[in-house]
Order: sequence, then C-alpha cells, then structure tokens
Amino acid sequence: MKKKRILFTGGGTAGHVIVNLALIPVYQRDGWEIDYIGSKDGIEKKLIGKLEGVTYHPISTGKLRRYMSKENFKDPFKVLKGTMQAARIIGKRKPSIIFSKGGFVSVPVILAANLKRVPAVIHESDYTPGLANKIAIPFAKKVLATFPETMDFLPEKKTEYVGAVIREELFQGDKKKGLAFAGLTKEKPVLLIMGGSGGSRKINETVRESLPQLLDTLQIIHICGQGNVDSAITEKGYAQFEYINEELKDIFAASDYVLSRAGANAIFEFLALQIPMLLIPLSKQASRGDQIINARSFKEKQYAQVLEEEDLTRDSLVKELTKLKEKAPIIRDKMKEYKSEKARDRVIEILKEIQK
Ligand SMILES: CC(=O)N[C@H]1[C@@H](OP(=O)(O)OP(=O)(O)OC[C@H]2O[C@@H](n3ccc(=O)[nH]c3=O)[C@H](O)[C@@H]2O)O[C@H](CO)[C@@H](O)[C@@H]1O
Repeated sequence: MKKKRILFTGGGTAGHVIVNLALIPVYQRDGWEIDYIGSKDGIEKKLIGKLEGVTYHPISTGKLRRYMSKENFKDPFKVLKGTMQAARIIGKRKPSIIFSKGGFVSVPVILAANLKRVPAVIHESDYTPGLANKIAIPFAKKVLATFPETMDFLPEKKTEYVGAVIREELFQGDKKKGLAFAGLTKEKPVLLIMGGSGGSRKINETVRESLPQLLDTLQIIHICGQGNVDSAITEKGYAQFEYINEELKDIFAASDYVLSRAGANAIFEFLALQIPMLLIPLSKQASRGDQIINARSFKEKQYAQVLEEEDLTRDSLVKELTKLKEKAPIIRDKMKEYKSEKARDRVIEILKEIQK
C-alpha cells in the first residue's frame, strides 16, 4: 500500500516550529512520508533540516508589513514566488494533509494548498492570532487554538480549542542530568532564564547587572540567545547557553523557577511542568503586543507573575523574584488544575478526520 504523506510548515522563530517538532515523531512512528516547507535560512531549517525521514523544502518568503514601508513593494512578489514554489512542491509530493504552525513562511504554503485543493490545518499558539495566520485562515479547513479565549478572535465554524501541544520528551527530564549539564549543584534552588527562542538583550543585561544579589540565594541557568554568551562572566553558580536542544528536558527538570519572555509555547511548557514563572512580555514597541496579552491571561489564572518591560530594573527584578519564591507554592497548586495531555492526540485525530 502507498504510504501516507503529511506536509508541515511554519517558521521564523522557534515558537513557530516547536509544535511541529511535537507532532513529527508521531508520524515518523506511524511510517508516514513527511515533508516540511520552510525558509532558506530561518531557525526552522536548523531545527527540522537534519531530522531523519523529513524532506525539507526551502522556499522564498516575504515578511508582509502592516505599515507602509519600501519593503512592502518587494515582499508581495516574494510571497507570490513562494506560493508558486510551494504549489510545485505540493503538486509533486501530493500530501494528504498540510499542517501549519504559522509565521510568514506559512502564508504562501497555505495559499498553495488552497490552489492545489489539499486540506490545511492551522495552529495558533497565541491568545490573539498573528498576522500570518490572519491572512492564511480564510484558506484553511480548520484552525486550532491553544488558549480557550482565542476562540473569540477566530471564525466560529472552523475553529476548535485543543490546548497546548507540548513535546513529549519534555516530561521525561532528569534533574541530576540537568544540574550536571549546567555544572550546578543541589545546594541552592535553580532559576532558569529564557528570553524567548532568540534571547533578549534587555533581560540579559539586567540579569547580569543583578548577578551578585541573585547568586546569593539562587543558581542560574541562562539561555541568552545566539551570540549572547558573555565569556567574561565566570561566577560560580551561573551557567550560560545560546540555545538548548536535546538537554532542554533535563534543564527544565532541574529548574525550580523560571524568568521568561511570554512566548506562548514556552509559557505552556512551564505550566505543564509546573515551574512557577515570572514573565517579562515583549513590549508593544518591539511586537504586536501578543506576549503582553499571553502574560496577562496567565497572571489572571494565577499561573504567573508579570513584570512589564518598561518597569524592568535591577531592583524590580530582584524584588519580583523574591515575591515569586514566596508565592511559588500557591502557583504550583493552581498549575495542578491545568491538564494538557490530550492536546496532541486531539490534533492528530482532527488531521485524520480532514486528510484526503
Ligand atoms: C519575538 C517573537 O516573534 N516572539 C514570538 C515567538 O516567540 P518564541 O519563538 O520565543 O516562541 P515561544 O516562546 O512560543 O517558544 C519558544 C520555544 O523554543 C523552545 N526553546 C527555547 C530556547 C531553547 O534554548 N531551546 C528551546 O527548545 C522553548 O522550549 C519553546 O518551545 O513565537 C511565540 C508563539 O507564536 C509568540 O508568542 C512570540 O511573541
């Protein structure tokens, strides 16, 4: 019998790839042929390009800007070119179903899926839908939401709330291995610092200025982003990494608290693993404000504490972390009420229902 084929897309930042990484192993296990359409040089190429049994197809992609800019005139041509490339790939590979995690590279793929009449499903991780998904949604068969509240922003008929799709291996971390990997001990609690998949300069700077105070009571694992490791800092109890792949599960297992940006995937991972979090959402100046809304929703549910970026100073950071430690038992109790195990299975069921 001919093998079934699925095509994934999504990229730009890790947040637009990770859900695909959570689903791909299931399809590998079931013997499906797997294709991935991503950009030529985005993080998706790094994370997916080397996976066994997955054929990676790079296409041209344009970042559509919401505001007038010279780039706007160039980009629609790139999107058109990308759509033609994606249509050619879809025509040749003939997938039964397409799954998109959003990001700009996914727009031409969904347009091409529509042209080629292959059903496409879009996943939205954030509380409010991003621009790429907003453009693509009319061309998709179904949209899946991570936050229940997102249903209010999406077309009722084709939307379903599924919850957060989390990589299975993250639940299999080993604290001892995590501590050993970071060169830390059991003596003091561990604070994990994650400035989003790309790191955050502002958070990095403030944390480093506060190190003497923080290291008094904590050990720190700092994921600071590509090119941001400061090798001049050699304090005991402070471990720095640009990005962590396979060992992330052990690092999570070793972490007692986390200080993080409020990217949707990351915060649902901390919730599912019950790691109390202090969130510093990306400001409105640097984004569409989606992280501020994600963070507020987590604060309302008492899963997180929030410190707005404009209030971030050495003092406020230390103060908020002290509060987080005090409140941690209450936060952990609240987190126990959240159940996420079913999300991935439901997504797979939906894809089965829709596939050609
Ligand atoms: C600047 C930007 O556009 N940010 C967006 C991006 O964030 P970003 O790309 O940071 O995405 P998320 O925080 O949602 O997810 C990051 C993912 O990368 C993983 N990870 C991170 C560091 C590391 O060393 N190893 C690793 O595996 C995390 O575990 C997580 O699964 O997508 C999110 C989901 O649409 C949005 O909410 C964010 O607003």
